[in-house]
Amino acid sequence: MTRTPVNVTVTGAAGQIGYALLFRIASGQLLGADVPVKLNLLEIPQGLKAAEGTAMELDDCAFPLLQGIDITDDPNVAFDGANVALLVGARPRTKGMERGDLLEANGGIFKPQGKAINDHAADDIKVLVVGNPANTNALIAQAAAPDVPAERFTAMTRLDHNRALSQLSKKTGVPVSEITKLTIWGNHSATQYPDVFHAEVAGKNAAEAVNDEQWLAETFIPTVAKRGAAIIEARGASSAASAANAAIDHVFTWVNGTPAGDWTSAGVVSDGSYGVPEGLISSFPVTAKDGKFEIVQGLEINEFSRARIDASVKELEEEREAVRGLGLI
Ligand SMILES: NC(=O)c1ccc[n+]([C@@H]2O[C@H](COP(=O)([O-])OP(=O)(O)OC[C@H]3O[C@@H](n4cnc5c(N)ncnc54)[C@H](O)[C@@H]3O)[C@@H](O)[C@H]2O)c1
Ligand SMILES: O=C(O)C[C@H](O)C(=O)O
Repeated sequence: MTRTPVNVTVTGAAGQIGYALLFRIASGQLLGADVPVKLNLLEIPQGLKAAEGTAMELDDCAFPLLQGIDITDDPNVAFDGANVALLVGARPRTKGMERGDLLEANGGIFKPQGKAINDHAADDIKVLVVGNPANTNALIAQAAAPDVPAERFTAMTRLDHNRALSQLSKKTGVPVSEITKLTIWGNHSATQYPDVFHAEVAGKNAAEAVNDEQWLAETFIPTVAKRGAAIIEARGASSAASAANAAIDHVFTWVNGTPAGDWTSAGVVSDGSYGVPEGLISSFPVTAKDGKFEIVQGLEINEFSRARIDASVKELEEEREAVRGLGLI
């Protein structure tokens, strides 16, 4: 193989999402079946041994596209020459921790990682933040990387998008492959707003096809928004394979584009569209073309949607104020 490999950096490589993610990257599902990859794994010192074990297993798969694996606990090394960075490692909320404590602990992770990306990554770096609180962690990393175009920092709401697709498919009996133009707005949190008003189910408007506003308000929206907590309750651990799958979908779409006539959802830097304050990293309907996400413009936002988008955006503004107060941005 002569093509230069794409450098993919994964943080939190020894965690449960890392374990579900790395084999899929190495097999070609992140970037394409003909794109060689080199993996750079970042862990904290306590995670290095487990990351080495995962690297041994990756070796044992003899993936034809995998051109090397480096493991380090130094962000400056991990992001050196990175073309794609998946920021998965984060500080989980533990008992007695307030939101401010969580933001502060994660600031200690995402600020130096943003700076390392700024100083060492390749010019075409694309960053996806998975670690929670994903939108605000992405904002912290982005603010620490003033030399990197802000739009290269994104936060993952594709898992929420996929969850919404699946719930709508179950309700309507139409396969997910025939559902388009669904949107997740706002924060990757319980305030997120899954919007079906512009979605199409087998070519018909989804809200009309469902024709049940009570189901939308009382079942669909809370089921999607609280799915993460429901998985934790059922599994005793947070979503891992589905989160890894969504990360693969997010980057594959970013690099390879959205299909004609459809869009997806991603947390991207707001340009002020739909009244979302500029600079916030908020989920929007987005298309991807030539390696760039673009916010879908001109959608009519009804009252039902407006209130819910505003509530989630308000939460993002509060998180931004909190990290500003902590000197993280
Ligand atoms: N955006 C989403 O849709 C979504 C979905 C699922 C999970 N998540 C979040 O993803 C994150 C990871 O989940 P997980 O289940 O893999 O957690 P995990 O605890 O299994 O793994 C996290 C890993 O990150 C490592 N880590 C911690 N700090 C690090 C640092 N500074 N640098 C490098 N590595 C570091 C830890 O050692 C650990 O191995 C969590 O914050 C979780 O809430 C987000
Ligand atoms: O909800 C969580 O805490 C985990 C994750 O963000 C998820 O959506 O599954």
